[in-house]
Amino acid sequence: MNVETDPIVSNVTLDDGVEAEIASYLDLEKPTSFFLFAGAGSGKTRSLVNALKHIAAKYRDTLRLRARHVAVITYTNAACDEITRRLEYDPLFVVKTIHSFAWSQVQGFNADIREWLRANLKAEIANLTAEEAKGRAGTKASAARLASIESKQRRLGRLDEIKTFTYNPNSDNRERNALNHSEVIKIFSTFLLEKSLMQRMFVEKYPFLLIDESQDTNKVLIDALLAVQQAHANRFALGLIGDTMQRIYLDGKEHIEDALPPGWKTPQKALNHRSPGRIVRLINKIRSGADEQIQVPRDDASEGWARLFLFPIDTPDKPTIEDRVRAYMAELTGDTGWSDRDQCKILTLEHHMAAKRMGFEQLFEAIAPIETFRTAFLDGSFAPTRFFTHSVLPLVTATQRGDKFLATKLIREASPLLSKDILRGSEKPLDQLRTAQTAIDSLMSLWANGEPTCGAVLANVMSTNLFIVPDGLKAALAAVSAEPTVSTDEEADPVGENVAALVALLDCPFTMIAPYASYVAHEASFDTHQGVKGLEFDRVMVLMDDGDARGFLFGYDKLLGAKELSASDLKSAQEGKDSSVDRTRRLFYVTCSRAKSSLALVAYSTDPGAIKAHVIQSGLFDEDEVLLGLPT
Ligand SMILES: Nc1ncnc2c1ncn2[C@@H]1O[C@H](COP(=O)(O)OP(=O)(O)OP(=O)(O)O)[C@@H](O)[C@H]1O
Repeated sequence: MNVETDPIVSNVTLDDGVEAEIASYLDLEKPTSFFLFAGAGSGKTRSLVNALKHIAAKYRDTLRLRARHVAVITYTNAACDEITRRLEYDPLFVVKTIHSFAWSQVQGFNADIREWLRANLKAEIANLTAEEAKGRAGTKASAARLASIESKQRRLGRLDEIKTFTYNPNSDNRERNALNHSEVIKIFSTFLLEKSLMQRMFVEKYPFLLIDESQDTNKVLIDALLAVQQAHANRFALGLIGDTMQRIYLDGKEHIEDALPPGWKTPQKALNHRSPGRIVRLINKIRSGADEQIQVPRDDASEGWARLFLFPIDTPDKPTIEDRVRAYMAELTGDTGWSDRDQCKILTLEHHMAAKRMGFEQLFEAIAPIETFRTAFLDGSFAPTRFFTHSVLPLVTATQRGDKFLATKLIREASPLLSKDILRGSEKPLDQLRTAQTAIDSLMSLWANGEPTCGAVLANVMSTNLFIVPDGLKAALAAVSAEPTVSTDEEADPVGENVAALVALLDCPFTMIAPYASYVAHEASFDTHQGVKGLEFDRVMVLMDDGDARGFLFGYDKLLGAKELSASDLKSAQEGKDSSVDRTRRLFYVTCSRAKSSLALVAYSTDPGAIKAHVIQSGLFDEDEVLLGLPT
């Protein structure tokens, strides 16, 4: 075979030119910022690694001479490890998650951090005080506000005692001098924008910054980085890698592609290396509702399978139906892997369904509707629920199992009753241990009369000081504990939605904490789009159940055509805002595009017939790919 003269017989090298294009932007003399537009399975990680290898090959010595580095921000620790490994642990690259990168840049600026916190706390207290002046004294809302003001004032009062601020991206940051996760991002973004010296030092240290999964990177930070890039366009290049169709977190920047400053390049990749032909056509069609990006499958890809199974919403025993769907898929595809649940990836489009099936629906309904809580609640980092999942639950479980050793270890690590300062200052450390044991006994006594509520657990822990309680929970408990006042006052000054949500959380039985904890730790038998970001699986089954979803956030029935769009959906569309249909489309795209060989979609709907007609008419599926029920 003559490589030079033979005609190209395959498309598998279609996107190879993109890597050279990106390499040309990564020029120290004339850096060019870019946003790599590329859909699912297009090999964005490979492009990222190749871009970095190019920089190392061309500029290693030049960069090293001036102690400069190349920064890479990834979404998860796992992605960080993977990229670092592929770069063979090259010290030229600083590969970090967003929080740890932000912290690495501001750590040590203690005086500046203190002033930022002081201003921030003062502003928050001023807001709460103004609200209090407008509200009614003695109400639950007032009790919650006063508790928040008190916590903030206490923190403000102690600021000057703190010499060194700390932060750990992977833990709860319970110490007094610790910053929380969102503070770290805000501080870094503010410093970048407002401190010109920091900006100059930053671009000097990192002439190139590449961000993976940029569609989900915190928008405050992206905006700050775009401003830095504009101010130093001839010395600094920002490379954003991502897929706008895979934006699943609400704090990511919407329409990032429209916000790119002048001079940016937008290289594109068209080949899908992951999925078979049928699935690439399906995800193209799903995507066509949002943008014009079209992918092509590799020439050597197989055709694969995609099937949609539709059942009535009130179908009894859904898990058995889903087992039968897998059996059907095994027969259809000849792939026995479908017969084994563990060899299939079962995804849900929305969390509500998982919450219902796993038994923490009430907890989900309390917190998830609140937009500012949702992301953290669903990834397990929300401080009020983390208090229950990471402080209380492990201790209760260990004690109930009779594992005294573990219980003591947990308390030593996390309880303020046994903090180093307390033990050092105590003349009789044994007394402290006794106090801690009494606090544990008091907590466990709550189970004597059946399962306690989260509120009862919280009140007990507050009274013994067994664990540090997050401020939000203190405010909620203050609201719950406030003596009832005149109802007209309560009506005139109701608690805000955040406090109301936390009050609803306190009403939940504590039994809901364990299944919720295992769900957010991805230990449950089903996973969601968030857990499978960036991953791929041979067989994917996607479960959709609007009856379980209650529709406050998702509406695949609308996406698939069983329901009309609501007035607010139409209004959002007109205003170019994200609607529930847009969100659902993206989740649908992320989940379907994980499949490497075959895909089974299972939907429970109030109107399976309408969905069937719609998906065929819209070209998502062919008639023989949609099954109303299972053949007997
Ligand atoms: N040039 C290539 N040749 C062959 N296989 C490739 C190539 N690029 C990527 N792949 C393979 O295609 C699959 C998808 O790649 P990767 O996960 O990097 O895509 P991605 O763009 O990050 O996808 P997503 O956004 O869906 O997570 C992987 O199995 C990867 O090994």
